[in-house]
Amino acid sequence: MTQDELKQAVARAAIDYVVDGEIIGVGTGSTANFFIDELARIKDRIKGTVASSEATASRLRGHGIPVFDLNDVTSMAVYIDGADEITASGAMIKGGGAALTREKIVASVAQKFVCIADGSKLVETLGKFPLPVEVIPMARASVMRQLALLGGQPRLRTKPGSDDAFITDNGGEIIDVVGLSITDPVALEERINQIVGVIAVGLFARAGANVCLLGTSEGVKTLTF
Ligand SMILES: O=C(CO)[C@H](O)[C@H](O)COP(=O)(O)O
Repeated sequence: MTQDELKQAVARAAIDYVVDGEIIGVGTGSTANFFIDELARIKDRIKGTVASSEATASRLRGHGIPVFDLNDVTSMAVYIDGADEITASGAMIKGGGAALTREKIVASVAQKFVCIADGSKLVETLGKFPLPVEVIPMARASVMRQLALLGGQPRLRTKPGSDDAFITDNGGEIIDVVGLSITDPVALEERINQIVGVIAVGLFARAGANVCLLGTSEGVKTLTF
């Protein structure tokens, strides 16, 4: 099976976690896009969604699925999203698609986080995938110096084919930290959150996934944490 077929299989399996009549939090990225396309088939069963990025909101609306402002939502049954890396205990690196801050905010409101990922995302130790950190632009250099002290090599994410900084939906910039071997994800998440100028770090460890649907050639495996 191709990676896309594995992503599609977990996206389809995630429909079992959609709660009828409820608001569903929807993540960002290629796996989340497959999920949106599956959700479109059962859109009449749900009240609506909250999107973790402008790209996701636009794909949801394109399918005629209602998208609510998070400020107008008091409860969310489930948040469904992909990951760049996930461990056997449900800690994740996210933010390859630059939506980490809104993903963390929407996930924090949901009762359950269901991660959907192809099998290549399961790792023993987080950190091979560069860790994304969203920052206030004026703090870029000072945050990069602090991140270097933690042992990684911080690199400013740029727009494809340009030296200009990539700008997020929130007006922030992304620093990708290469070369970290993350043995204590909760401690590192807390440490990076303390750096002044950081908006959010793409470590989802203190509040990781509750369920992971992992696409493998033997079928979809369900890990619960
Ligand atoms: O965190 C994310 C976006 O900010 C994505 O969930 C992550 O990058 C995985 O993406 P994909 O499903 O395309 O592999």
